[in-house]
Amino acid sequence: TSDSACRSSPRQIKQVRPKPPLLKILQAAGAQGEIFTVTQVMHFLGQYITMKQLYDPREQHMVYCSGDLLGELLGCQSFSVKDPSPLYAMLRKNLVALTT
Ligand SMILES: C[C@@H](c1ccc(Cl)cc1)n1cnc(-c2ccccc2)c1-c1c(C(=O)NCCN2CCN(C3CCCCC3)CC2)[nH]c2cc(Cl)ccc12
Repeated sequence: TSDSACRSSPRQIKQVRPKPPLLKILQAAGAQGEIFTVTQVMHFLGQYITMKQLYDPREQHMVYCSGDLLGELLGCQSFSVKDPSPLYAMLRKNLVALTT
């Protein structure tokens, strides 16, 4: 084992501040606070879809979000988790990157 641990400065994990409508969705899924990592945002969005049963029980990769705030944010009635492009477009518009 190397005796001198190299002390490089800890990598700053990218944090983001969701805009109000997205924050409302994350908080509905149990998120606390206002600053998250993108991984946490994805986790809470998954929780939100699951608890509101927006996915199709027969085809679980399909998410039907028309009539839900999520659908308004995404600007679509449904999407497949296999093609998350509408999701990334929504995140780009609704997440503010924290540079500090
Ligand atoms: C790989 C990952 C993913 C992650 C990001 C992307 Cl851009 C695509 C895909 N993923 C794969 N299926 C899902 C999924 C499917 C149906 C219902 C809920 C989630 C997810 C999503 C997760 C998640 O954090 N996934 C962890 C474990 N999931 C497995 C699926 N589980 C559900 C499957 C249907 C039955 C209920 C449980 C929930 C836990 N977060 C998401 C947020 C959104 Cl906006 C859309 C989809 C997901």
